[in-house]
Amino acid sequence: MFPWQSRSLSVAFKAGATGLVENDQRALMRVVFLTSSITLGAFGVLQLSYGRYLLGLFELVSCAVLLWCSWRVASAVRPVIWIYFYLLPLYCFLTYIIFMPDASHTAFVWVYLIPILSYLLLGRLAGLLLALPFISAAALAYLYRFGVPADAAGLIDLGNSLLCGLLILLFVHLYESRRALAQRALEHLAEVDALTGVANRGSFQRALERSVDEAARSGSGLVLVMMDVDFFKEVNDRWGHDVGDAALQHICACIAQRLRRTDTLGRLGGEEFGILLRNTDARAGQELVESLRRQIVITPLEHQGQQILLSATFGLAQMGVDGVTAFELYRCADQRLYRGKASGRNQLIDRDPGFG
Ligand SMILES: Nc1nc2c(ncn2[C@@H]2O[C@H](COP(=O)(O)OP(=O)(O)OP(=O)(O)O)[C@@H](O)[C@H]2O)c(=O)[nH]1
Repeated sequence: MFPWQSRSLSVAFKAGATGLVENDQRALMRVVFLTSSITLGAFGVLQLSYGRYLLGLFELVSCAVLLWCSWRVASAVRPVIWIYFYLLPLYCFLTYIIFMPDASHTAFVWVYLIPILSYLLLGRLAGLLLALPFISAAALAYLYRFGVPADAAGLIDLGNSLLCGLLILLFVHLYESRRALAQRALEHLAEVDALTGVANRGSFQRALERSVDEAARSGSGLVLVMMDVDFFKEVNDRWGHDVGDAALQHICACIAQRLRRTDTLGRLGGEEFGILLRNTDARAGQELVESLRRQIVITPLEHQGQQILLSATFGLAQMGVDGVTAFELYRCADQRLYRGKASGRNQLIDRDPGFG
């Protein structure tokens, strides 16, 4: 991991919770609602045909409610609430059927669904916290209902049931931990420029659009800076592509050292970079960029005992003054950057000609 990585990705990189993201949760809940509805409907009909009218009616009503839920969950604002509303009564019911006097001896196998559904829908921690008490309660209910067997065959049956439940819990836990790690690594790769470790073009653009919206809502200052390394082709031609790569990493490290946690540095392509300065006005932005420019000049890249001098040109645009949309800011900063290139390089352009 590069030293500046966590800073520059403070906005773009979202680590933390495991489990499926919201859209996947909705899709999965839809399937879960539908399959539960069909299962309960079938059981409801069976209960009625055995003359268990109360239970049969309850199951048929639940079947209808779940069918409605499968239709509505696609537009749910917070699907996680729907998940708890579904799982809690379901788990209570699954535990309760072990107690039911005339329930089948094998009804307890439904309890094995508890860890699978919990981890799939809620992720590792919340899934474990929800599954553990219900699995423990179901094991106690089983022992209460059937007692501890006195003979070897009964003990083997009990051992099989308990061990199978424990192993399912363990495997699901391991699987979800691995899956969450892999997902986080993928998310990270999708957000980061592989060479420099700063935000890549896509995540920088998203950060810019979010910041413009936030600044428009709150009225806080926002500055967009575009930067292009000067004569970079010469660095490559003279020292080789690897040294050119090292120069880009070096410049990113120089810049990121001076940025705040709320700022974002992104590589837009080749040797062009964008810097987002939040809660900043043009004056403070101009001072910071001047110090970045000087820092790059006075910190040459060391290579095999030689110093490779570097410099960069900057264009700056301020939200509200130079544009009010991400596109306007980008276009303004980009035009100023290229004016800086055309008029000598190694400088910051923060206004249009004729404005002081
Ligand atoms: N080492 C390395 N070089 C790159 C990378 N991406 C782009 N380049 C090189 O960057 C150079 C950019 O050259 P130009 O567009 O002419 O820009 P310049 O030489 O910096 O000239 P000015 O921008 O006008 O100052 C090209 O030689 C590209 O091959 C990269 O990831 N690593």
